[in-house]
Amino acid sequence: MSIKNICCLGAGYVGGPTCSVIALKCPEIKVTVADLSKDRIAQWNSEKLPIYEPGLDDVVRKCRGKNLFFSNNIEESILEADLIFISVNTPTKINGNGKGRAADLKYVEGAARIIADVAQNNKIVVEKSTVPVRAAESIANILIANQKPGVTYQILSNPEFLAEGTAVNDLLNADRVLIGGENTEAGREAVEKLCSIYEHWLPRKNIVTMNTWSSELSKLAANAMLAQRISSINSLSAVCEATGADVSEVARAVGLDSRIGSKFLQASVGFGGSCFQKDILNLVYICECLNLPEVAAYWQQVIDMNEYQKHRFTTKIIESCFNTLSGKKICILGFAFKKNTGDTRESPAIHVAKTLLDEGASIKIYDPKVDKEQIDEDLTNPYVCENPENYRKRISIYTDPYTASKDCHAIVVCTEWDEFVDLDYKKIYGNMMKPAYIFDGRKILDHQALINIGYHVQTIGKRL
Ligand SMILES: NC(=O)C1=CN([C@@H]2O[C@H](COP(=O)(O)OP(=O)(O)OC[C@H]3O[C@@H](n4cnc5c(N)ncnc54)[C@H](O)[C@@H]3O)[C@@H](O)[C@H]2O)C=CC1
Ligand SMILES: O=C(O)[C@H]1O[C@H](OP(=O)(O)OP(=O)(O)OC[C@H]2O[C@@H](n3ccc(=O)[nH]c3=O)[C@H](O)[C@@H]2O)[C@H](O)[C@@H](O)[C@@H]1O
Repeated sequence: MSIKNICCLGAGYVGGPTCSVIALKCPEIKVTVADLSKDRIAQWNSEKLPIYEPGLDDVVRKCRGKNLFFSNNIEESILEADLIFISVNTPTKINGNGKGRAADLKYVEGAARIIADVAQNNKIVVEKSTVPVRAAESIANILIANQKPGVTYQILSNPEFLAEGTAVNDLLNADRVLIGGENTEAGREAVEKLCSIYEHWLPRKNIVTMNTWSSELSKLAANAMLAQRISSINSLSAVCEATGADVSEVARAVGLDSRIGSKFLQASVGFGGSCFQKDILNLVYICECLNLPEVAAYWQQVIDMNEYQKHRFTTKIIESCFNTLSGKKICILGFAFKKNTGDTRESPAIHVAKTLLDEGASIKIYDPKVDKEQIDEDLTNPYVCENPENYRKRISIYTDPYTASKDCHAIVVCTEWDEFVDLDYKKIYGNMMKPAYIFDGRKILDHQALINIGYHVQTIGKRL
C-alpha cells in the first residue's frame, strides 16, 4: 500500500518547507505538520509565515487547507499517519554530559515517546533531524520498549540538505535525497515507500539508498566538509591581507580546478547558521567518544578557524577606529546569518555587535528581514549578556539603512543582502561623521568607488 497520510513533528525551518513541497508535489497525500508551539502553528496558518523563505508563501498558499495542514493536535496527526517525519530541533547540549558539544536529543526522544504512546497501527518513522550516528537505534529502542500488540515500526534516516534562503529551490531540485534503512524485507519495503514520495518530482538516480548509519554520518560529513571549505578560504584570507594577494582571485584560481570546484569559497566574516557549528561540535564529540582524538582535533580546527576569523574582523574595526569605540556610533548592515533569510541563529553579526558594545560603542542596526524583537533577544538575553540594560540603551534598530547610518563613525556590513550593493553611498557619506569608515565583512561592495567618495575601506582577504 502506498503512503496516503504523512505527519511531520516539528514545524520549523526544515519541517515547514519540506512538507509544503511534498504537499505541492503529491496532491493525493494528506500532509500535516504538527508542533508543540501554538504560536508557530498560528503563524503557519496566517498570512505571515513564521519563516522568510523565497517562494515558500506561494507553495503554502496553493496547498494549505487542501492537502497541507498545520496543527497543534499532535496525537491526531500521528494516529492518522502512515509515515511520520521527525523534524524537531537537535541543539547542542547546554549542560550535563557532553555540554557544549554533544547534540541534545531530548526533542527527538520526546517525539519518539509521543509516537509510541499514540500509534495504533504500523508506522514508518523517518528521522529527518540531524542526529549523531546510531540515533535511529535509540528511537527504535523507545518505540519497541513501548510497542502495542499488532503495531510495528520501521525507522529510516532521511537527512535534509536544504540551505536557508534557497530552501524551496533546494527541495525542488535536490542534488540528492538520502535514505538509510534496514537491509531486511520490511526495511527495504519502507525505503521504497519513502522513495516513491520523492519520485513524484525527482529522478530515481538522485535518490540514494544506503545503510542507516552511513546515512546519518553522511549528513554530519556533508556539513563538516562544507564548513571546512569556508574555514580553509578564510584562513587564506588572513594570508592575503598580510601579503597583498587578493582572496577572491585566489578562490577563483583554485576553484577553476574541476576537482576542487568553485562553490563555497567565498571568504567572509565567518560562517553562521544553526547547523554548521552544532553539527561539527557533535562530530568532534562523537570522535572523542570513539577514542579518535586526532580526528576530533582535525574537525575542531574548522570551528576554531571560524572563531579566529570573526575575532580578526572585529579587531580590525577597533584598531582602525584609533583603538577606541567608546562613545562612537557604528552602523551594522545585516543581522541575518546570510541573505534571503530572517534567521539569526549563530549569525556572525551577533559576535560583531557584542564586541562593539563591549568596546563602548553605540550600535545602529538595519536588516531587511530580521524583526526588532529577535535582535533584542539575541543581544540582551540573560544567557549571553550579564547587564542587558547597559547594552539595551546603546542598541537601536532601524527600518532603513539611511537613517541607521546617519551620524555614524563607521558602517559594518555583516550580511550580503543584495540591496546593500546598490545603496547611495555618496548620500550616506554626507550624513556620517568623518573620517567615515566602511568594513565590508562580505566583500560585496565596490571598494574603489567607496574610496573615491572619501571612505576609509577595509574588507576581508584584500589590502586596500
Ligand atoms: N535549519 C536548517 O536549514 C536545517 C536544519 N536541519 C536539521 O533539522 C532539524 C530541525 O531544524 P529546524 O527546522 O531549523 O529547527 P526549528 O527549531 O526551526 O524547528 C523545530 C521545531 O520542532 C518543534 N518540536 C520540538 N519537539 C517537538 C515534538 N515532540 N513534537 C512536535 N514538535 C516539536 C519545536 O517547537 C520547533 O518548532 C535539526 O536537527 C537541524 O539540525 C537540517 C537541514 C537544514
Ligand atoms: O544542515 C543544515 O542546516 C544546512 O546547513 C547549510 O545551510 P545553511 O546553514 O542554511 O546556509 P549556507 O548557505 O550553508 O551558509 C552557512 C554560512 O556559511 C556562510 N558562507 C557560505 C558559503 C561561503 O562560500 N562562504 C560563507 O561564508 C554563509 O554566509 C552562512 O553564514 C548547508 O549548506 C545545508 O546543505 C545544510 O542542510
